[in-house]
Amino acid sequence: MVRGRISRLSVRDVRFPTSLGGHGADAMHTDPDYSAAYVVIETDAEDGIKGCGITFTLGKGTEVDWSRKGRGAPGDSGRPKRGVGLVGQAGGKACLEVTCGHEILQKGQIGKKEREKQMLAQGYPAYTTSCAWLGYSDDTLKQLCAQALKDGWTRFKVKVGADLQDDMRRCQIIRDMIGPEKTLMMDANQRWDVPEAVEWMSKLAKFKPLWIEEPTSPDDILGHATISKALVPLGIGIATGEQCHNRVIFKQLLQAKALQFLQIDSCRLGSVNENLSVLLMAKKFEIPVCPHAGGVGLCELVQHLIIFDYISVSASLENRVCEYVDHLHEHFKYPVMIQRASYMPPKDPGYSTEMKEESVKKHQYPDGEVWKKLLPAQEN
Ligand SMILES: C[C@H](O)[C@@H](O)[C@@H](O)[C@H](O)C(=O)O
Ligand SMILES: [Mg+2]
Repeated sequence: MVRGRISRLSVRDVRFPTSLGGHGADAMHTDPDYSAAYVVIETDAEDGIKGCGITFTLGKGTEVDWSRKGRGAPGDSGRPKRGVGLVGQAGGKACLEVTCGHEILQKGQIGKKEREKQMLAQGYPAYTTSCAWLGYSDDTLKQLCAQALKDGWTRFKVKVGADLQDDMRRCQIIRDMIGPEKTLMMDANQRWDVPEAVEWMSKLAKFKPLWIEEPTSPDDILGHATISKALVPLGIGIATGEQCHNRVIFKQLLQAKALQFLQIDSCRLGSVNENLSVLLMAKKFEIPVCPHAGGVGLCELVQHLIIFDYISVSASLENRVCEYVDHLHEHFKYPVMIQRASYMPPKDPGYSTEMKEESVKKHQYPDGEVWKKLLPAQEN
């Protein structure tokens, strides 16, 4: 049903100076400024319906530069995190998801009402990455971890991969604080090559991580398979996906038995449809989906996908958990709601992408209030 015509389209470069506090820093991206290309499509429809879209980048990535694709050097934080979410669809024929999709969705009808009720009452389980960015001191790590425990978090992710001694010390701190039972995940953000990943993780195995995330280049599907073969016997799964930009890559990772936890990213996979294909494939291969989130708005978006996955596709919470990062939610009109370390289902219509106009104005790059103050200071 046509309700109106597009009357206006705006694209804005919105950046948050997160690097100033070391937020978001990992072994490859040492000073990210969480940013987004923010697109609003307005219509002349009577009800004023409009569409908002965000593409997450690490700052300079919002200046799309096609000549700088591929794997950057450590510290090359400004690059787009590989590809642009809005340019999402891979060409070619749909994969196996089309044929098996109907069957999976039909099976998903069984018990759907109960799962919906359960989600509304309990929410979808989450883990926190907010305590242990590489940019944080040990004191900050301890303080944030103590607070997270108080707030009821039971699953924690720690950044690793730059320096083994640092990793040993930080993992010891966090394991001591959370105790042996709570869940610890590790994330190397692509830092290692294949043998290095196996060696390094053999040393960190004593901290009992559930998974090592992005142990090597996200393009190295067979490398992931090798790492997975070596680490699964140590009780460590491989998690990856935040840099995978289409369903074909996920299909190959699944076929090669290269991962034990599949991490969709709502922006990277550019479009809800592409995400849905991957959810269906993961179900077919019986691999749990544990979405990547954080950045600007990724939590807001991906909560819709993962709750749908539970209610209509996977019907399971076993080994499943969605990432949560506690930054920048205040800039959204419909921010996520976390209760008892779980995502409570969003009730507002839409995909929770709309940002507050006031925040966009302030953080627009380079002429927003925030950057006008910061840029001269940085130039000196
Ligand atoms: C640069 C970013 O903060 C990443 O470190 C972050 O997305 C991370 O890989 C994650 O899994 O949360
Ligand atoms: Mg990660």
